[in-house]
Amino acid sequence: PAPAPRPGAIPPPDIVRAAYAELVVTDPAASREFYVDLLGLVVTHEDEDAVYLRAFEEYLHHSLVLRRGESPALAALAYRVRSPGEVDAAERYYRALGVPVERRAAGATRGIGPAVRVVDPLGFPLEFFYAAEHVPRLHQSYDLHGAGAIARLDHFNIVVPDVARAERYYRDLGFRVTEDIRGADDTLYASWLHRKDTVHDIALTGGDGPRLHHIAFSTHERGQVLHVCDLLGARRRSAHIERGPGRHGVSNAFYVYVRDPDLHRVEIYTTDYYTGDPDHPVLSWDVRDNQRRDWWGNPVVPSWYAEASTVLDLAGKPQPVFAREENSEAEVTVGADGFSFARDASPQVGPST
Ligand SMILES: O=S(=O)(O)c1ccc(O)c(O)c1
Ligand SMILES: [Fe+2]
Repeated sequence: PAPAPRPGAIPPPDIVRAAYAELVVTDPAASREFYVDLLGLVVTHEDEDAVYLRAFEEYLHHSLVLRRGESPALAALAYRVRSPGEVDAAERYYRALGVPVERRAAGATRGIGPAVRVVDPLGFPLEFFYAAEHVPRLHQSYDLHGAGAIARLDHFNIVVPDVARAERYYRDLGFRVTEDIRGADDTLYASWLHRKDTVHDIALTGGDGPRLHHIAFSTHERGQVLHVCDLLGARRRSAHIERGPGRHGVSNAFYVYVRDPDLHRVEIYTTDYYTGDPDHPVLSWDVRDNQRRDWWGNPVVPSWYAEASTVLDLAGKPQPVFAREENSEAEVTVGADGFSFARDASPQVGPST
């Protein structure tokens, strides 16, 4: 048999962006009510198995699939690649990594063309696709936009025990680091990496994993994030709000986190910044800086560090979760970041490339 190719000998697929997530939900009607009636996503298609939802700017079939199942879990995080040939490149790349790889025919997921699904080396179910059914882009259907006006899916955030290892894996996939959180002992607590020209398509949160921390949708304005909060209040559904609204330190985005009926975490996020130049400098934060996760110094609620969704393998079986061995961020910062560590005026910028 031919010798296994050296790691790095097989080029990674050319990933364009984080495109959609497939979540398993236990009560599709309750989930539909949350994502459509409360958050304002648009139904592209629904049947007895699944609901296919999209944000207003999305012209591919969906940004989110809610599939009925026994217990809540992540079934897939899907990345769009640049051409049909890059789906084959994904297959070659992951077969060379020796992980489970499954070719999927067009239509295996409604609206999605030929695809490859893998369980990646971090234990996450990923999909790579190019072809997808085009549906009307509703970016100017202001008559349909709730004031929440969720424009597009922006990023995935995953919980991994070893952030440095996960960062190496994503950099090998062609992602570039934009920001990270480090300790004085150089422990890496979190990292943000991108393919599209914003702060991230994927974020790595140190903790017991593999687990899904959140999926994030973006709006165009802060007011739309605030409207989501006001609407939840008006419907007496404020219990869905977990953290925020607020302004992030990392990414500079304005945000709120909500929990869906299965406790999957969703972030509504807006106004991060452009990251497209080749010499984009990494911005590194000190884990003791209590403005890193909220620019106003508001504490991070403990559930935000502790809770996350189970992820499945390609057969739909929950993946085993491994404990993080390095320091936990929630323990390193006093309580819920309540102490007054004050960073000097200029942010701590990492070495420019
Ligand atoms: O809380 S952080 O400021 O670190 C943060 C930054 C960007 C995100 O998308 C996020 O979920 C969390
Ligand atoms: Fe996020």
